[in-house]
Amino acid sequence: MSQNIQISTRKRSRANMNNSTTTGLSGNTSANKTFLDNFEDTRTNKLLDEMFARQNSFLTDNLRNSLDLNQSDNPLRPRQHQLFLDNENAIELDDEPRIINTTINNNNNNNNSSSSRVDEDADDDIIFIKEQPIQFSSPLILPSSSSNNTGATTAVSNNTYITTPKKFKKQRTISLPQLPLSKLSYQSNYISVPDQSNAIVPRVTQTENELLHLTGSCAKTLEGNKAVNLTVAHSTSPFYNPPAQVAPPPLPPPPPQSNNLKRQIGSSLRKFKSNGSAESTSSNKSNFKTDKDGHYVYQENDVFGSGGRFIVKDLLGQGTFGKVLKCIDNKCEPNFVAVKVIRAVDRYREAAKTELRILQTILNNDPQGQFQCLLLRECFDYKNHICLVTDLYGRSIYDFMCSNGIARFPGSHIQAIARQLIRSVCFLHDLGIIHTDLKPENILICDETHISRALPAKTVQSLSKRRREASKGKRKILKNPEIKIIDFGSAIFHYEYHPPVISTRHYRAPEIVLGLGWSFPCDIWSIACVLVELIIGESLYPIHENLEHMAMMQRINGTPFPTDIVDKMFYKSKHKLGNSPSDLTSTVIKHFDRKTLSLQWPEKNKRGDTVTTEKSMKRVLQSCDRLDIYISKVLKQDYGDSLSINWNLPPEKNWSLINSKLLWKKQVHSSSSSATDDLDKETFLFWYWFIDLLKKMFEFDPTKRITAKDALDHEWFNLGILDDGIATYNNTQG
Ligand SMILES: Nc1ncnc2c1ncn2[C@@H]1O[C@H](COP(=O)(O)OP(=O)(O)OP(=O)(O)O)[C@@H](O)[C@H]1O
Repeated sequence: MSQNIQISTRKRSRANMNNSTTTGLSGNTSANKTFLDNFEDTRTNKLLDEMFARQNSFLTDNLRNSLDLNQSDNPLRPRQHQLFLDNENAIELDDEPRIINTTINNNNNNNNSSSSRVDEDADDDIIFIKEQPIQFSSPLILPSSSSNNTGATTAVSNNTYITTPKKFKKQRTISLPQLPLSKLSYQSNYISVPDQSNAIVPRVTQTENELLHLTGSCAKTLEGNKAVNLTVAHSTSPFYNPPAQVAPPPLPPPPPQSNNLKRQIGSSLRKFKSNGSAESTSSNKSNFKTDKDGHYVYQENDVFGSGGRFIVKDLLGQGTFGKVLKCIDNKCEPNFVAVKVIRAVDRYREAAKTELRILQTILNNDPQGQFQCLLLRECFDYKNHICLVTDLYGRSIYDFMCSNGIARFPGSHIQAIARQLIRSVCFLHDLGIIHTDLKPENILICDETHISRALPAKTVQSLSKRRREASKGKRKILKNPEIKIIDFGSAIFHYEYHPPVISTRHYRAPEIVLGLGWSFPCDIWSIACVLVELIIGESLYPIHENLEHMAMMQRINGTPFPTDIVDKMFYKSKHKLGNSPSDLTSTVIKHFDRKTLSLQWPEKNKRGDTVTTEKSMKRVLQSCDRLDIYISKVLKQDYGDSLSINWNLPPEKNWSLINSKLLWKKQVHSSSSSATDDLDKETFLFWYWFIDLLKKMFEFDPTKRITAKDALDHEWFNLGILDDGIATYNNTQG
């Protein structure tokens, strides 16, 4: 990746941007244009000007409100008289609001460790201030929100849920580019409570110019100044099928689509509830067969559904709950859909009803599919099989990785996928939904279009036979890493019965393994596992049993389990609190010392001999490492040996150590032709903050683990990277 980067000395200034007269952003950029040039076009400037104006007015209003709110008798008084920034910095409020136009020194070749110092004189970068709506605390709030003209949301209901402190987030323009998907914003000014509210509250959608400044500019160019066209992400469902009109169009004109569809699904649900087998009038020609386990027997060109509406074309997937089929829908355009045919077994039919309720809640709250969740288009009952009709997407991330010569994703794609996943889960959590089974298999790629690059023969030889054949010796890079989350079959509302064990083993959070009880934070742990998988190209926890899993968790976190949660585990088990996994004592509790509360690994028998197998020891001690060290090892393949990230060091300190190594290497190699590491501070910071976010997501104690909402505000999402993912984004040349 990094070999493709050339360093240019151009420096971006605001003045440059405003004087630019180049042509449209979305058009083809000429071969010798830089990122900077792309950014300097008239349309961009116009939109940026508008954005400045809007932000200025936002800021003015918000600051005014903020000051009002600071009156001591105001119940909505914010905590501090400050603008809150992401991390360490907080800007004191002036009386007069203003756009803060200041500089962050981002000179890549700057060896001075104080290079992130704010410098008033230079004009290299701008800090944007943007209003961040405050998330309400409880997902169970009735819809009585209103927006005032400052954009600040207030609501009064049984529970007052928004205190609207004027929280601002630092959003500076980035020196390295980001994919627009990495900047999708999240607005939580909606509410819908299942079974209590039928209202669909319109959600604020993101406009093009809100995303525009986030597409990035860069002081560098890709090799050969390859054109990079970062268009705006819309993130709506790409294959939106309007719901079919089952009956002839009624008069007067039908209500809006989403209401229409909701009613359709609602009535299907009622039917399931009433008799459990409300079979549609099916076509006599159907060959549709069910085996003894209640599974539909797949046959190409089978016809099913009312009036022979669906023609089966392919088997997309098979799970415990049934089969997912690619079908032609004779009543919709474009007419390919995915139909999940649930097993004709009462247990699975019941489970499907829970899935339906979850899907319906998602649909009610996101009818446009902006939040990366699978949208239910229709559902019906056919020969005792509940059928869920959804949009058709591409392969799962897991399948894509398996068929790729290099399974790892570029950093820009990891960031874009992370943003979408966390945002989507934030949306689900606000609705009170816990997914519980987030894993690469349940994340689908919207559009599989990609470019392929032949790998060097040496790399191809090192691949496993299966991967070599599947990849044909090529590395694939997606043009657009937009994703959708699927499989809500195990998802539950937070107030419902929680089974003791959830999640696929590799993505299972420690509180589930320790039988402590679980809630929203378990999804965050699973996402962290997925993100690490995207960068290392394989599962972080390739384990099958509890002891090795726990030993590996400690190894990866670099710390033992906190004693208070181990203590809690003993207490819960002693007092039989909650419903614990049936094997908790034999596979978990017995491995902890009751006095020291520490995990006894490697395992020893009564005589003191180690009984943990050599293979297991190797898996824990050799194959993995503390996460920052482990990821650094992988990154070294792209950036050279100097990239050692240490999450215990502050970023500046960490960078100055790396930088001295880089300088030393340069001196040593100055007379020879051998290559030195290709690493700059911004690239380092991108990975440093990525690892920092992971650390917070891998917090052992679920009550201290970062929430989805806070994760969206993490510093990493302000940083960009120049890599193959950026170069490939929407690249039509292939
Ligand atoms: N809308 C879709 N578009 C394309 N493929 C899909 C779609 N929905 C599901 N699939 C494919 O079908 C597979 C199984 O789907 P899903 O996970 O919903 O079923 P499941 O029975 O719950 O599976 P499991 O038991 O593994 O959890 C997915 O991994 C995916 O490959």
